[in-house]
Amino acid sequence: MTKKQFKAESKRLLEMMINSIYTQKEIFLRELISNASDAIDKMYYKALTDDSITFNKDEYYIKVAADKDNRTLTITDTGIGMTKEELEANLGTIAKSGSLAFKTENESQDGHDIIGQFGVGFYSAFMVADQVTVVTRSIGSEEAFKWQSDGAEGYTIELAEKDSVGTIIELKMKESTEEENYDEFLEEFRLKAIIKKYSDFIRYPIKMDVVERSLKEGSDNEWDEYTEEQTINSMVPIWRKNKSELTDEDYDHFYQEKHYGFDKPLKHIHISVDGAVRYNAILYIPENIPFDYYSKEYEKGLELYSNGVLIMNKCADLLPDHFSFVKGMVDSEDLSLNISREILQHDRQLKLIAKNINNKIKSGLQSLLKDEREKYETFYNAFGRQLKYGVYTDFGANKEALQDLLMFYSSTEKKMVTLQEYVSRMPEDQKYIYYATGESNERIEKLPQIEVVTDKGYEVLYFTEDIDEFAIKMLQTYKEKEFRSVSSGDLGIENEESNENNATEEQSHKELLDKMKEILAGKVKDVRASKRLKTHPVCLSADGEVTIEMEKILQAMPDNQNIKADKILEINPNHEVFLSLKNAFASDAEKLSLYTNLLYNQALLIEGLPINDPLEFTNDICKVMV
Ligand SMILES: Nc1ncnc2c1ncn2[C@@H]1O[C@H](COP(=O)(O)OP(=O)(O)OP(=O)(O)O)[C@@H](O)[C@H]1O
Repeated sequence: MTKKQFKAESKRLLEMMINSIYTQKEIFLRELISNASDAIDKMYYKALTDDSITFNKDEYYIKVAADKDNRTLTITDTGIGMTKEELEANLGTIAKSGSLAFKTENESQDGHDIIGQFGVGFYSAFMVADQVTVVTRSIGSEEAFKWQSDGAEGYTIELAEKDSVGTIIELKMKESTEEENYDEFLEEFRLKAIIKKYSDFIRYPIKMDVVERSLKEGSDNEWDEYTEEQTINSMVPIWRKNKSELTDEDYDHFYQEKHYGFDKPLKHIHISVDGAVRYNAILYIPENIPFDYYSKEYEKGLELYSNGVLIMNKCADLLPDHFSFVKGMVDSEDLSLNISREILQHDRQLKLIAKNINNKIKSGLQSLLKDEREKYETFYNAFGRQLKYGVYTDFGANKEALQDLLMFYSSTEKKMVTLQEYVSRMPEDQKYIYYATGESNERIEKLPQIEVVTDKGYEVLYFTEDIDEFAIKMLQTYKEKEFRSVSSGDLGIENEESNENNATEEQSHKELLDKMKEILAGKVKDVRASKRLKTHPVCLSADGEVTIEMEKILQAMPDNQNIKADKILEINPNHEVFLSLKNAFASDAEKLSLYTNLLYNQALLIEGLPINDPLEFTNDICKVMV
């Protein structure tokens, strides 16, 4: 028996391979099982063209068996096997893939796509084993051969005994060290978990002898242990099944089984695409928000399978940020994998899939909104904020796509409404889409500024989340209607007559208002006679781009740059208080100053802004009382 040497480059490659290609040792099992599955697929192909071979599916399986005493793990398959030449070519030359060659010769048919392509997966066995022995007998051959290697030193090939066609791969597991535990790969539960994780949808049964317990006859606490051969993998992935075969329960069950969430999903989207890039996907809109969803710890992404084999647990590139709540998986035969199957080599196909998925999620949400409103509102309660972030970020690149998914509470409907619903109800004379901002619906309802709009019978949308106004500023318009805050200077409501009235009124009060402005120097940009106040004496509004609500949000940010709104104190000239102001202006400068400060602080309170000096404010109230 002669010992043959790996070629020098191969030796380096093997070392590199063992130590650096894979980040997780457990994938060796995925690689060996994929090889076994490829070997069975090749039998299937052969049977298509060779009448002497019948492919009886029941005879084809993969078996995984651990022997703790001898520290061996064996993977047996009833696939096509290898001749001596093939052993030499495929396992003696690193990066030579018999499978790739087979694939090129036999163009893929009816989805039986072979997994191997790089010719390195087999060697991942050396990450966990000191020695690997392959006993194999090829179809059509009477002889069997044994290939053996203890890693970088080379390999031997000799004649061997084997009754049936197929391959047995035996790994002599490494001894555990302080840093590395190899014993775990001999444990039944661990092997089952690895098979389930990566190879659950291999088309052939992956069997294991599993120890089960049953109650001894006539006893209620004594157990009999027995060994039973069980199939560990599910084989047919649910996503390859026909939608019409599947029930809602099947989809819910898959969601739970995959631990996508503890809730019951609100909706599933099952996609099968057979176009420029072929893929299957099952996506879910969850009902509940994950506890870490709005934190940095939350990782978005979909499970990514290549031809039924798990490649990535969370492929972030498949989901845009605004749909980061979506759970599920994608399986494609068309991905260009890199050598470790951990990252993708080219992302062209992935980009195509991601784009397609983005559209499907959007239309899925639209149909939920249209057909199952209550469910959509549950979804929106949990994840609506993310959609609004989506409108705002990337300079509004996605605003058109997302605007019809937005909802806000309506002053007239007393429930959440879409922008489309709002606009469809707008009376002809209404110029703008009105909104009001505040901490809660109850608080917004009481804002003095809102009165003039609601009195006119117009609907007002309530913005209670920080992001709302930013998102709307990014949208600018919806169906050519501009958004307008009820606090804005021009509400587009007053008729010309009242505008004229206001102008004369403004003029007649000019001296008083100027004086008040002087008293509030540095605090407000201007003091004006209000056009919008009806029953309330005072309110604050903002001039320019930064609104009062925005000021609050910007001030609360860690890198706050002290951006402030240009505040206008509006006084209701028809309120009794105005008369008191006029009288004070005429006779008592100190009183005017007292009243002006009081009104200013009241306006701050109404807006939910902090008062600079609460003590002075309460003292001022006392002064009025005594
Ligand atoms: N169980 C097996 N039965 C038959 N042939 C096998 C078996 N395992 C490996 N081979 C042969 O050895 C070759 C090399 O296997 P290896 O796992 O290194 O690479 P691969 O599967 O071709 O590609 P990849 O690196 O993408 O997994 C395979 O292409 C196949 O021809």
